[in-house]
Amino acid sequence: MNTHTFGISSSQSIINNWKTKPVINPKPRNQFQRILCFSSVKSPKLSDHRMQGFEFGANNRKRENRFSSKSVVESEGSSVVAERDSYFYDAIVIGSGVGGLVAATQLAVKGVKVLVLEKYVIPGGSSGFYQRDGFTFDVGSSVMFGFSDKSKLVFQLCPNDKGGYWIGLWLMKGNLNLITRALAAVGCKMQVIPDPTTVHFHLPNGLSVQVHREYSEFISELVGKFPHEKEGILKFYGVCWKIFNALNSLELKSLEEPIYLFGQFFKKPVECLTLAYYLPQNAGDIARKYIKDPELLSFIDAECFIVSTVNAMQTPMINASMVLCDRHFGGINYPVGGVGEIAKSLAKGLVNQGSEILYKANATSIIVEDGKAVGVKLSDGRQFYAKTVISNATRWDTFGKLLKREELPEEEKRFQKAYVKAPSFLSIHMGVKADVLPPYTDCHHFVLEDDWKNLEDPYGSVFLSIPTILDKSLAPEGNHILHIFTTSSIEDWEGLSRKDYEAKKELVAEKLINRLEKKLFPGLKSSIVFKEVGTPKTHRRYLARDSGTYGPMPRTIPKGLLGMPFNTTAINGLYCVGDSCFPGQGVIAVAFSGVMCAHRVAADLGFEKKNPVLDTALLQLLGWLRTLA
Ligand SMILES: NC(=O)c1ccc[n+]([C@@H]2O[C@H](COP(=O)([O-])OP(=O)(O)OC[C@H]3O[C@@H](n4cnc5c(N)ncnc54)[C@H](O)[C@@H]3O)[C@@H](O)[C@H]2O)c1
Ligand SMILES: CC(C)=CCC/C(C)=C/C=C/C(C)=C/C=C/C(C)=C/C=C/C=C(C)/C=C/C=C(C)/C=C/C=C(\C)CCC=C(C)C
Repeated sequence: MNTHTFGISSSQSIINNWKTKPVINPKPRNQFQRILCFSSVKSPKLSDHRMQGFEFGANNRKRENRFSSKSVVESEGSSVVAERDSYFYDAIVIGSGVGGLVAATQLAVKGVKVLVLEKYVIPGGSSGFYQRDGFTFDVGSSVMFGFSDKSKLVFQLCPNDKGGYWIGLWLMKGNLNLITRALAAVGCKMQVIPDPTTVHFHLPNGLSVQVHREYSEFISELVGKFPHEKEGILKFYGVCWKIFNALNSLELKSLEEPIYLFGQFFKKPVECLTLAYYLPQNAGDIARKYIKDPELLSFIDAECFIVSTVNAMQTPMINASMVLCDRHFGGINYPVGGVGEIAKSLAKGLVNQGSEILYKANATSIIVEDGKAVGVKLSDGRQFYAKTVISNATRWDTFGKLLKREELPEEEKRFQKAYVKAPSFLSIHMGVKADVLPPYTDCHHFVLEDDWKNLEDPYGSVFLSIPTILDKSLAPEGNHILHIFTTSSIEDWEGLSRKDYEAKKELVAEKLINRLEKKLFPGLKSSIVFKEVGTPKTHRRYLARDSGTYGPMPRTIPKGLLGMPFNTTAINGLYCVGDSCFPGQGVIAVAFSGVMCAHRVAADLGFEKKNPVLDTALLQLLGWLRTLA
């Protein structure tokens, strides 16, 4: 085997080798062979690795993790010549959602040897795709933040402390285009299509608001609907810009790594103090400082709900600012070929960096020895070992299923006390005849027809994405894709017979389609050429997310982002990445979580600077801060 060929094929060929030339009851003579014996042998101990020359730390950065061995494996009564490559990784990532892939690629470019284990047949998780009858459907959201590639001259009216304004004008390059950056890190650049309107809101009392790409156009439209609240609107969105600009100016790395964090405070004290000030605050409180009109406050709730599945009072101000400004700063950009292309490119980039991804690899447990995570066991019995394990599964899946422990660590108990699983989605992927859409239809819509009270209720509001407005190549000629989704809980779909389940899917889908037919597209029903309905059970099954959840949702009013856990966990060597880590749900949010996780793991592996004394102090401080949330 060519030792320079990595990737799915190389991993799979090893596994196939084992299938075709089984070693009977192997008694490995040395550690390298033990690692090879995937399932039936005891896992390696750290002390053993050291004895074999596996030194951890900066001095060992360039050493090869892959060992070729031609050796005689002796077993009772038989000896078999085994020519195999032995593997031992720096990091194993469970799951190839954007969170997992960004963590993996960021590590790989630092020279870390990574293995990604993905349960499904393609990468991406919620940001994956599937194809049917010539249509390419995005599994989840089609609204991509953090996907721009340009500097911008920013001109803003900002409120000052004395109730007046100051005018800001500056050229910003920005660090928040995290998806673009993650791709660039592994040498990928994708063609994107700018979306002129982030979302078109269709709200109670006939309130219709288009969120234009240009900030000034959006503000004029909103002020046009609420002229008496002009000042409040400018002040609220002005605070959002203040936070966004602070975020955008920082180099974004792990907030759990003290050398970086203190360095940022030293270089950008005002920006860091701004972020520290807003970290425990929520968007609803800030909005109420400046805005009094209840309908406008409900609009701000809807603005937050579409990205956090909760109202503004429960949405951290930093997260709200991030999305409410990035859509005007870098703008929303759609990748040519569909959202799935992002994960495909990252996975390809990962392999090009010499790391690996293995599909149909369903992790069933994280192997812990002497209190340290040392490997992962798959449902087919294979075992893989590494110095660190990163879980891109949700924290509920990681601590409830992958770790076979009776007692939840205190930190996780606190997390589960503060956050509950957000509901899942009922989603309809449809192909329709193109002529059912009126000219100039926007790509994304949010519909809540009658009563603001229904905003957060299951099936209350409807999300609609029509990605073919931007990229026609996703559907056969003369057709469009409609992705309709609404919040729905798993409890609603359990305990039904197959027949009742199918009937309920049809019924719920029909109601949603009727609503859109009435509100937006007359004749919608008769224009359908393809329809597939997914429930929370579908999300659970294909995305391996407990209850099909969309991510964590605060149980009560949170202290902004203060209570969100970062990437380290109570288990030595185990890290989490994805939407149940800081800063939460969203593709760009999980990309940031991936960047943070990779930085912390790289420091722990000796690929980045680290100071153990400061580490302990900062991790304790952050743990204590979370107890205040
Ligand atoms: N309908 C939607 O719009 C929708 C739904 C859900 C999530 N999302 C978005 O995606 C974000 C989540 O991204 P993420 O990176 O955190 O996670 P993700 O759910 O996208 O990816 C996790 C990946 O891990 C894999 N996985 C999970 N358990 C595994 C196991 N035991 N063994 C092997 N593989 C396993 C899954 O197959 C999946 O590919 C959310 O915050 C949200 O914004 C969107
Ligand atoms: C550490 C301490 C304590 C302190 C210090 C201070 C500081 C320095 C701080 C800092 C901080 C930071 C850096 C932070 C960061 C953050 C971030 C980046 C965030 C982000 C976020 C994001 C988000 C949230 C996003 C989201 C999104 C989403 C979810 C989306 C979605 C979408 C959808 C669903 C679609 C819709 C559709 C329709 C309408 C159709």
